[in-house]
Amino acid sequence: APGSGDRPLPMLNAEMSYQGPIAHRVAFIAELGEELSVGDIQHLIRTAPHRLERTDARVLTRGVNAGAIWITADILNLNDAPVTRRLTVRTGWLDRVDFYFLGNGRPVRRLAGGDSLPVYQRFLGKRIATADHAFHPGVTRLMLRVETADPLVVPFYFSSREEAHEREQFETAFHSFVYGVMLALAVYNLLLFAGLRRRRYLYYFLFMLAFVAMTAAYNGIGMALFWPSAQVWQQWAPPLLILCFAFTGLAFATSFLQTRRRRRRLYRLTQMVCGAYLCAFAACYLLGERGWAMWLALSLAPVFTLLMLYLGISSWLSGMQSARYYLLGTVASATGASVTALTVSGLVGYSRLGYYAVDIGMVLDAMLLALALADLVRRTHNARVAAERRAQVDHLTGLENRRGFVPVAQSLWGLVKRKNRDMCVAMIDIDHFKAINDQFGHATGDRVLRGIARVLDNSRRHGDLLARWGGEEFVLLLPETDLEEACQVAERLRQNVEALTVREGADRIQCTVSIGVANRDSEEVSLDKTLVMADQALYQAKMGGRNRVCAGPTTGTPVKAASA
Ligand SMILES: Nc1nc2c(ncn2[C@@H]2O[C@H](COP(=O)(O)OP(=O)(O)OP(=O)(O)O)[C@@H](O)[C@H]2O)c(=O)[nH]1
Repeated sequence: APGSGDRPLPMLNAEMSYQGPIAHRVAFIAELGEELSVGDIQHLIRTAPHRLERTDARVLTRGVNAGAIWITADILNLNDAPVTRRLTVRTGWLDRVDFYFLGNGRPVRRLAGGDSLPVYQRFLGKRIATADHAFHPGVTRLMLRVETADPLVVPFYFSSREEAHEREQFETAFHSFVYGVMLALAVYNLLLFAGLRRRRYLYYFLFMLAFVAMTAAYNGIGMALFWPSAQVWQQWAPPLLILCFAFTGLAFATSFLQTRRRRRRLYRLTQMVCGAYLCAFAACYLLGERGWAMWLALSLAPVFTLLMLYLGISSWLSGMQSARYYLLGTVASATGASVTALTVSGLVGYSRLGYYAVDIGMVLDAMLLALALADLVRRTHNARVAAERRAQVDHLTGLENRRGFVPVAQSLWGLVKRKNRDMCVAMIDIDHFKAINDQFGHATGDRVLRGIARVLDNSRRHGDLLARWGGEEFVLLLPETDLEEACQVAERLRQNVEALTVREGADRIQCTVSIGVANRDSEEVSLDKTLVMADQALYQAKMGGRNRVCAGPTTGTPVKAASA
């Protein structure tokens, strides 16, 4: 075996297709300063075996800007024929990934990958570093050098090509699903913005788009599909797009939760945090410090999560119901992101679910945020309908007011006119109401008004429309009723009001009303005209001594005079 007599390297079986990442089955050597060569690593294995490290974790993780690391193992093929295996490092953001294969202690092959190379220069032109190698009988030494300014996370797989292919298909299907959901929701909200001109839909669109762009940048899909030879952009895109994701998320949150109006200082704080991060990122860019930029972007993650949660909780506590969906969504994405962070940092055992938890959390978040927007629209709509209804009701008596009365009366009028039926209107006015106000005060006047309204409401026939016309005046619409019948109804109303007594301390207040009734007496007469006629009849009732019912000006005579 090569390097016999040295401390032996871990041995992999070339015929095995290892399940999952295999950091725990290989050894590694960290570059401490200068870049090392294959020869240097061979030398270190022979002369400084203490530099060889091992781990129990399945995924090797070294944090951000950790420099370069070498992974090494001997691969034994006991067969007589070569065995082909596919080696992959499934992190899309690593700058350089170089595979070296050594036979008899000498390099026989080198394959390059990593996102500092244009896609077409990489072996197999894939988004992640991939190498196929035919392992000849005997021992082949593998050396794999990984270098990045981004988080050094190395999920290294050694498997058959079929299994690697199956994994790739799963990843493609998964990414298609996640991006499909996100982009569909994004476009839908862009259309809502185009139609409704509410900024929160635009921010939602940008937030989803930033998520897609950010993940496409760091998992290498963006470069593989859209910018295959833009290496400089690929190096700076992940930290920049992480910041964009956080900024658009906060813009959506503050717009949706109306933070600017409800919590001005919190809004200012959010703006300041974003401004500070943007300046710091610009400084990193000008200094060419990509590692710092990545640190900066990652340090925003907990700040972002806390701010998003705080914005949601404070809005919810201050009574904003739609904030519930928002909070659930934020908890889902924050949980997903934390699980993924714990998984890639090796703190919890590696699993597919753990690795993709951030995407699953974001899909849930996107759907819950869409629900939150819908809920907000529903609540706003209900509030407007309730306000419109309130504007049509008289708050003192609970009867319809003029605004509520007119549209209903107009449509009834049209109906009756088409059928050529009778329709009467009665105007009802309290007699000497001013005197009651003057003697007992306005509050008692209000009680009397309410009492009379209640009596009128209880005395009207089902189907007749009663409203407070204004002041101490009421109007009653009587569909399909001729003048004589209407006067009988009005007379009953008059008598019932006369029988009413309102107590005020030791006093008993009694009131009367005068009523003018008019009929739609020809084809052309409008509702307004009939109201005027009823008003004229009312005037006659007042002139005639009050507490009586008068029919329209066509006759001008009281139908039934009260016994005064
Ligand atoms: N308490 C109370 N008084 C009201 C309200 N709306 C109008 N009024 C009073 O109703 C009185 C109406 O007075 P007038 O128009 O002189 O009529 P009147 O005293 O009823 O006399 P006649 O109609 O001629 O019988 C005024 O004093 C108004 O202030 C109300 O909502 N509450």
